[in-house]
Amino acid sequence: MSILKLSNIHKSYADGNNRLNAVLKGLNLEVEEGDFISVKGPSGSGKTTLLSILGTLLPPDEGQYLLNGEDLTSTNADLYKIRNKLIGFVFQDHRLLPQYSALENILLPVLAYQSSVPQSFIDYAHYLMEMTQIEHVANQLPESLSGGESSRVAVCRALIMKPSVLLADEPTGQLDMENAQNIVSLLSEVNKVLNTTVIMVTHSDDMAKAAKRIVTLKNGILQ
Ligand SMILES: Nc1ncnc2c1ncn2[C@@H]1O[C@H](COP(=O)(O)OP(=O)(O)OP(=O)(O)O)[C@@H](O)[C@H]1O
Repeated sequence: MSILKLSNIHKSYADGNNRLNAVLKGLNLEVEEGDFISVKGPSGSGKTTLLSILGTLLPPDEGQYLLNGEDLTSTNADLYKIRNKLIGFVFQDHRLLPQYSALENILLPVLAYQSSVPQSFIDYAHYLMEMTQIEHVANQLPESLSGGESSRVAVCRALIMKPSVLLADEPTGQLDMENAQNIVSLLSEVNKVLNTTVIMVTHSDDMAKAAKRIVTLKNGILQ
């Protein structure tokens, strides 16, 4: 079953002289539930733009985006709610909040809707920390975590709401080879064990190979 479908997506940005620079030019993408896709492409080809549209952080100028059968390009879509419930994000720079422990960072998305965290989410956070082997740093602040541990906290935080789709923008970009491979293996495991659909942008051919399918963004479309 297809979990998301982009049809004829166009996106342009205005440059400094108010001329439009077309980045996505009629892009199509259909992703099956439980798939793991790597998106490659030259620098500036629009990979982050594509991920931002998939994450509903950026509206396309033209085209249709269906997620779980819902048309997110319709004006009625409640994008904030959809983003929080259906989409998990992992960024290259982790974006952990420095004043909160690893466990509290993981639980932050839960607090978008309620003032306290139900026990079921705390239990699930511990399950995710065990799965990602960071249980021992649960009460530590981000400043005391290694790069690999911070990445794993970021993956747990992206998974806490049990999203249908996990979007990862260069998740291994700041890591050494060994930690980078660990994170990609972890994304594979998440994909297999939790059946979360994963879409990962990467520059690395080695990392891209972990995915079930590799697509390349070039000249504004996927090839
Ligand atoms: N907010 C913006 N305003 C104007 N131009 C932008 C904006 N965001 C991106 N661009 C331009 O759009 C093009 C695509 O950018 P994008 O970041 O999506 O590419 P990318 O493939 O992710 O690049 P990289 O691999 O270098 O991170 C680039 O030419 C970039 O300069």
